[in-house]
Amino acid sequence: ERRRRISRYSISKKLPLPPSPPGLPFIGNLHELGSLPHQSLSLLSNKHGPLMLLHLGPIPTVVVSSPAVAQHFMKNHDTVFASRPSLKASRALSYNNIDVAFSPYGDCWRQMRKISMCHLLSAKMVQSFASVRRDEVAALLRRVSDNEGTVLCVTEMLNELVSNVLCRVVVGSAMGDERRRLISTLVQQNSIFNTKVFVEDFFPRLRWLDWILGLDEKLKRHVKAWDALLEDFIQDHSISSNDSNNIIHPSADRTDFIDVLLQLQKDPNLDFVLTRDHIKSTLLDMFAAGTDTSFIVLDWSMAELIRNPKVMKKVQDEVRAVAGGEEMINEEHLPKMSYLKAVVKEVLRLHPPIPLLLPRESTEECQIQGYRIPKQTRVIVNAWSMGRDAAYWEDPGEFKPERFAGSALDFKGREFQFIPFGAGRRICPGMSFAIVVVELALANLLHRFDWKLPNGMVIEDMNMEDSPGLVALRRQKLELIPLLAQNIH
Ligand code: HEM
Repeated sequence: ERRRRISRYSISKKLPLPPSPPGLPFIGNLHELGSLPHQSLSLLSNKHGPLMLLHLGPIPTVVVSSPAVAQHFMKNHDTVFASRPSLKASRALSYNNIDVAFSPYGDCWRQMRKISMCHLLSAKMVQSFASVRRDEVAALLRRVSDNEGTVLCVTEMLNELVSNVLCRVVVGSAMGDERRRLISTLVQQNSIFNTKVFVEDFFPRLRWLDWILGLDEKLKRHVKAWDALLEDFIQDHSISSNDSNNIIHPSADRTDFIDVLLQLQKDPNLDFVLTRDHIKSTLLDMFAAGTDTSFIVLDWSMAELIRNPKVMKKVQDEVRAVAGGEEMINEEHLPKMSYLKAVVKEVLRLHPPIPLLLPRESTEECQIQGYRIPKQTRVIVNAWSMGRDAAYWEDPGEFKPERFAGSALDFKGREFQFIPFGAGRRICPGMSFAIVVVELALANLLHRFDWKLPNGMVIEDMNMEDSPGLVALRRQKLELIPLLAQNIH
């Protein structure tokens, strides 16, 4: 066994490392990331290839930019690359990496992933929240109706919809505007913190610089605000569920995530200790991973449809035909809306909400396409770039949902040119949860209303650039005028 290990080691040592762009002393290639790393890295990989090695400070980081290479990392050698690096912001926000999204590959992750998949985001749970989605979409439609003919900030409205759904699913009840806004702000700040360059992540011995720059204090305050909020939720919840006088509990006919986690904590069959911190880290993950991502898909969908009036007409025709004069689209209508589904896929291809997915890290040395990938190499997969790869997509920059018509191509992690939810062991467990909210909301907004740009604005004025951060929201807020569709009363 020892001989075998030694010989494997010596063979791999002879292999070259992947090609690297030249770096600067000390900071290596850090300066190449820019404010929109998915775009800068895409340009860099055009020069250095789909498997390139960067040095972010002293940290070796492999950047994967083609579906063929991604398949090696996320399928053939998935176990080697199923871990996550421990970064300062995510560590602080995940109660020291004990959540699902940021924990290293190992027993803790396995347990937390099982809880998420089997108890929180299972098909049965997603189905059980159908009435929450229906109520919240109905409330959204009422709000739009009330503002018919006036300029409406669609971005804010969609953000509100998704965070209302998430709040009710996680906490079990609707939330006051102030709290909901606080959650939205915290979620948005998470995205910024998760891509902020902390000196400690690259030069641990210079961690005092983060303190001097005031970054430590900001992060501490942010984490404290989350913790206070989550503690409140858990405490309110324990009180209200023990209070027999509390007859009108909004979740009386459903269990919400806090319920499930508090029940599991007491379950004698659970083979590990589910602490308060595990619960808080899971709740934080659900808010953070669930809100921004789904609402970003809705926001880009509305923006692309406005820019592409023929697609808008076609999808409205489909939605209205399937609805058959009914006032509201329900979830049973959705399987019949194949063009709407193609629109959502096309949005996910061009605008994956997490364009670089979540970073991975290798737990062993590995050989890929003749290159040596050392242990503890960080891995960034550029899903944004792969969704626009001309070798896989015809007219990759064009918004053409037809490319998905009659095609089995899906986002479930099997076809590597299209992996907005990632792939392999760490694929997003919230995929079905997200898709049904997106499809239901979009179908209803298109069914009930026609949408126009505010007076004086033309399609060419729309800024289709991304904003910086872990998630890529459209830089410009979307403002539109809703008009009640003619045949709806
Ligand atoms: C359109 C919406 C969404 C998109 C595009 C998305 C995308 C992603 C991506 C790219 C990853 C990383 C996958 C990887 O490393 O291969 C991820 C992980 C994750 N997502 Fe989502 N997500 C969405 C919605 C949601 C929702 C609604 C939830 C829960 C309510 C959720 C919960 C998670 C969790 C817990 C992880 C971590 C999984 C792990 O590390 O094992 N996501 N998501």
